[in-house]
Amino acid sequence: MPFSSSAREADENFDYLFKVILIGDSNVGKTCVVQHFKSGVYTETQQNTIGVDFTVRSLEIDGKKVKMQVWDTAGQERFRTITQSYYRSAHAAIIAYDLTRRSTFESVPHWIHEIEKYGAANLVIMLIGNKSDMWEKRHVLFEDACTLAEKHGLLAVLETSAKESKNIDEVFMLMAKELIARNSLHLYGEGAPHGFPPDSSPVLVAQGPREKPRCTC
Ligand SMILES: Nc1nc2c(ncn2[C@@H]2O[C@H](COP(=O)(O)OP(=O)(O)OP(=O)(O)O)[C@@H](O)[C@H]2O)c(=O)[nH]1
Repeated sequence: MPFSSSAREADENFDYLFKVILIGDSNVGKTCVVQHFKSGVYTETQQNTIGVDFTVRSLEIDGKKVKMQVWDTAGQERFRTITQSYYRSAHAAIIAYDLTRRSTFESVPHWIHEIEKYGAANLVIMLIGNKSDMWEKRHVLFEDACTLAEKHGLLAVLETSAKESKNIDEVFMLMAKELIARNSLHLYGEGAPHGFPPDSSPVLVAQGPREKPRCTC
């Protein structure tokens, strides 16, 4: 699937536009993560998402303006048909689980299967374990998440907390950098003027502080 780049939408200029779908079981904190990404604010009480919500935020990466369109999907089963229809045009998917509820982690293979079934073949997938502020109620080891991510060839795993502002921007920055790298290589192959040199590394992953666990697969 070709990515949109050097595109123009309304009166806003940007170098890249990436569509990212956020999926996972109900109540894992998807909406809080997206809201925090958008506004830097955490709101305790959230209604369950109905269908799909849409959020946009622009990032500045290496002098390029990167527009991230994030589709926050409903985790509830009854909205599955609606949410599935959004997979096809996404460039990337973030699967969220709640690290205090094991069942939400056990659902991750199901969500990967959904992506394989309904998404584009080259979708970039990242895993996030949300609610890391509730570490004393943890029911999913970070190592288990890394093993799962490695098994399925996911880009990375990050533990996040929308409540305590942990790793939220990092998730989207990491994803954006990966998408830029892949997109640039793709464009270079087509002779686009601002593609990276062919020998540049496609994945840029800086190691974060110890209290913000992440693994890259
Ligand atoms: N402790 C803690 N609670 C969180 C965090 N993120 C979300 N929550 C809480 O978890 C509950 C569910 O959050 P939502 O963001 O609505 O969950 P969701 O995954 O979007 O749920 P659906 O819309 O049903 O798919 C809410 O009560 C939030 O306040 C977090 O990082 N830490």
